[in-house]
Amino acid sequence: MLESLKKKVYEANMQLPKLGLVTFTWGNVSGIDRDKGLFVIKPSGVEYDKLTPDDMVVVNLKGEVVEGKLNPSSDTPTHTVLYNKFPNIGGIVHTHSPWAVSFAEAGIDLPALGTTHADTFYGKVPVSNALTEEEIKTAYEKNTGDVIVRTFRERNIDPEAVPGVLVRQHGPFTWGATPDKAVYNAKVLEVVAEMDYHALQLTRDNIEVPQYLLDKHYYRKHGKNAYYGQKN
Ligand SMILES: O=C(CO)[C@@H](O)[C@H](O)COP(=O)(O)O
Repeated sequence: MLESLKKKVYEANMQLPKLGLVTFTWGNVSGIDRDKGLFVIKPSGVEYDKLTPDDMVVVNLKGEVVEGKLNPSSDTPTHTVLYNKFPNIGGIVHTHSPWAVSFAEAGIDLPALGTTHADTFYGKVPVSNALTEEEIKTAYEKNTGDVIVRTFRERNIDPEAVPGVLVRQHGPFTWGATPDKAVYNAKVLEVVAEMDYHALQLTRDNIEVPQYLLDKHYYRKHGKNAYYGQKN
């Protein structure tokens, strides 16, 4: 089932090592068929160079495996929450890309310091709220999804304008209209995180956030990639 989506999700997963976004088996990509209410995700712990489209696992919106000979990614509960709570997204990426993880571990939001950032993320990319010890012990991956959604709701951030988050002490999740868009946003996030690190170091953190980048007119003209509603 969903052979075409499995191929798309497989190809999106294979972009992660090509773009330098993952080490070993870290990270995963999923994509959803909204009409069927099913999504396809990378199997857990499989090396990218051994992955095939047939290895992809089909999961329903309750997070239950519908088809697949392998176990779904350990992050499947997080993907499940995001597909349920962010109704327009078509693809999700999780990586441990080092520059984005550095900001997640430092607990520092990624500020919009330049157009490279603002053309994809309309405003800062937030670090999520911290999971409580209980949330970590009981259902880490599902609670990660709930904490991401709660962070966006409490900070009044539109996930269509900021298609990504830095999960505190963990790493980035990005999303988009399609798995490919989610991968694009993951790569931009990593590139911008490296740029921001150097800009903040060069200015010893005394850097001005250009207000025009937070202007909706700029975003509407330039932020074409961020708005994941464009399915193509
Ligand atoms: O963050 C983690 C583990 O800490 C996971 O995201 C791994 O990076 C990938 O796990 P699988 O998708 O292979 O289960």
